[in-house]
Amino acid sequence: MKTVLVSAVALVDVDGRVLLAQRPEGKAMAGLWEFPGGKIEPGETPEAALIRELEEELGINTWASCLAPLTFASHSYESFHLLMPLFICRKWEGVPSSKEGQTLRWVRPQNLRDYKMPAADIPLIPIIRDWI
Ligand SMILES: Nc1nc2c([nH]c(=O)n2[C@H]2C[C@H](O)[C@@H](COP(=O)(O)OP(=O)(O)OP(=O)(O)O)O2)c(=O)[nH]1
Ligand SMILES: [Mg+2]
Repeated sequence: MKTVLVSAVALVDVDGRVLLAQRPEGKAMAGLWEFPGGKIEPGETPEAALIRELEEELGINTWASCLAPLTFASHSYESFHLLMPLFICRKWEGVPSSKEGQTLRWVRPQNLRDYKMPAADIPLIPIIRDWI
């Protein structure tokens, strides 16, 4: 099975809330809440992919030096295996806004389990609760 590399981030605001984005209609896993990010392109580092995706999806800028490794997801979906490093980021430029039709929500770590997330993300929730 094909392994798909996706880079994602827990953006944490000054109140300790995490940004979730709801996948828009028409995309795979529409309606589920996810961490912002996207597929790593050939030749791209995970950090560069994330910086690019954050600009495309949220209109914000950040830097590799502001991305710290938090954990990762490794999960077999029916048609591919997802390997997804999850970074944590507390410093960026601009105000996150929806550039691709996603609904955005700042969520307290204790409330993350109220949001239906992709299967790969479920094991990440307690890690975020414990470390943020
Ligand atoms: N961004 C993100 N993707 C996730 C998470 N959990 C999870 O299973 N995924 C899956 C969903 C997709 O199959 C894949 C990410 O694909 P994507 O559609 O966001 O990729 P992309 O931003 O590059 O968008 P596109 O150009 O391919 O449409 O990873 C998550 O928390 N965040
Ligand atoms: Mg994406």
